[in-house]
Amino acid sequence: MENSAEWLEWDVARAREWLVVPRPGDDKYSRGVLGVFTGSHDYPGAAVLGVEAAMRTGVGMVRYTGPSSVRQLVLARRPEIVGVGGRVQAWLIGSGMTSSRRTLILGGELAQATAQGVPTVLDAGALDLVHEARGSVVLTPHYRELAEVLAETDRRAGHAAGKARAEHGSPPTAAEIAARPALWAVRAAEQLGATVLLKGSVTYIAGPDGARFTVSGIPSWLATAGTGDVLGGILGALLATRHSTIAQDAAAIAPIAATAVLVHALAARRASQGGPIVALDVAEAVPATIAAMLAGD
Ligand SMILES: NC(=O)C1=CN([C@@H]2O[C@H](COP(=O)(O)OP(=O)(O)OC[C@H]3O[C@@H](n4cnc5c(N)ncnc54)[C@H](OP(=O)(O)O)[C@@H]3O)[C@@H](O)[C@H]2O)[C@@H](O)CC1
Ligand SMILES: Nc1ncnc2c1ncn2[C@@H]1O[C@H](COP(=O)(O)OP(=O)(O)O)[C@@H](O)[C@H]1O
Repeated sequence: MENSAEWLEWDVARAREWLVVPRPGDDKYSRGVLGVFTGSHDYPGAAVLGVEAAMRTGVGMVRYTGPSSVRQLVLARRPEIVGVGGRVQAWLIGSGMTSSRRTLILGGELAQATAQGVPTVLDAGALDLVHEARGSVVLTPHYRELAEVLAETDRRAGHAAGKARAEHGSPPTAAEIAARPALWAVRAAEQLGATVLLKGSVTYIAGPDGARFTVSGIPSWLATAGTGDVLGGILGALLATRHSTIAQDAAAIAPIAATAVLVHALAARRASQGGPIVALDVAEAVPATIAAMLAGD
């Protein structure tokens, strides 16, 4: 690992401080509402998985405002969701979307969501919206996706007088990111001014403010379709429940992101018990995982 002294391995004791337990005075709004804009005609399942995971993480409400055909599937699995827009405390955007088709279908509505200034998770087909988003952003790329984001960033900035090229060199390939994930997570966070959660068997969380966290020991059974969509839901829910902390100090974003990765990894371990899992198993294991974390197990 690059500069391993700078990286703090996240653990249950630290994560527990970022989990919010509802109090007697709470209601669904005070607990936090997550807006979710995910899924597409081609990838509706990603929306179902992310919403399931968010609700299992313990958020006050999920407002799902993605494509209406996808909304029917999400509702069939989770009738608790609210399918109309309204105030939210955090956004999860982009899982199950592709940037090329996204603009045709959803451009205006997405722009509105990213402009609201609440903490926002940008995943998969919305990663490039980091250039337009207001407020605190967490990007959740895998290696290929980070290579694409950095290439797009380079195109934009490089055309503005070659400044980014001079400062950062040519954008990396996915193979180069895989070879040095710690380095590229940090560079991306600095270059994009966002928290970068770079997924992999070791997941790196780098904040633009210098935060550096790792989560290791993630079960490799997680290398199966849709588990990244589940992670997005967990993260979105934790951001919504911690919205007032983030409003006071945006540095809270990185530890919350690390907590989401740890919850995801521990839920995978609980669901797996050493055997294969599917993404929905991970989402379903989240409540017992959080209970065990709160109990100090
Ligand atoms: N249930 C759902 O709704 C799910 C929805 N999902 C959603 O899907 C969207 C796309 O996300 P992603 O990460 O899968 O795609 P992406 O980064 O474009 O990588 C494509 C690369 O993979 C490669 N490749 C393809 N097949 C290969 C093979 N057999 N063996 C080897 N390589 C293979 C391919 O290479 P090529 O075939 O071009 O050589 C290309 O390089 C995203 O929105 C996500 O949220 C997922 O979460 C899954 C569950
Ligand atoms: N070999 C592995 N070992 C442990 N965890 C992995 C491994 N490969 C992938 N993961 C984890 O699985 C998830 C996959 O996410 P992602 O690549 O976005 O897939 P998808 O788009 O299918 O949801 C991430 O949380 C990643 O950290």
